Amino acid sequence: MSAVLPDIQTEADIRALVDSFYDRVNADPLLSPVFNDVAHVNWAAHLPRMYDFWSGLLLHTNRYRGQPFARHIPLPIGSGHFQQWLHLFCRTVDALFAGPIAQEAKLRAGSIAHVFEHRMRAVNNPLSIL
Ligand code: HEM
Repeated sequence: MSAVLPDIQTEADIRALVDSFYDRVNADPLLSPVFNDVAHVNWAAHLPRMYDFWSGLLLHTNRYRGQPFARHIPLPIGSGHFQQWLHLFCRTVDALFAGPIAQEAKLRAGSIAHVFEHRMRAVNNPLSIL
């Protein structure tokens, strides 16, 4: 029988989720080049922003200030990237946590990914959404 996993409850949980997710992203042959070779992400700055972002969504803290969509517009990403991003995110959540907030994390990730993908298609080709 598998061990019962905790739900996402604390800032330490948020950090564990984010760190583990970006470990997977960095090991992923499709996503890693976008972050590291195209965007040249400064991880020491990016990870704390992502702690604030996810803490805001899941623990209702209010530290994140930013406009996440804008950062994605110049990236060369399409539906395959979003699918893989979401797949890795959900696998990370399921490996570490279980419960209503873990469920919420996957749902929020899925709906934001969906909106980003749709908006990016609209920005890059306005006729595609008519
Ligand atoms: C294919 C999928 C995705 C890729 C390749 C991607 C890549 C990136 C990159 C390169 C940055 C800029 C990091 C930096 O230079 O500091 C970024 C920022 C960010 N991304 Fe994504 N992202 C993806 C999907 C998502 C999704 C689905 C979400 C939300 C659920 C998200 C949330 C954010 C946030 C909050 C930031 C920080 C923006 C800021 O500077 O305030 N990303 N992402």
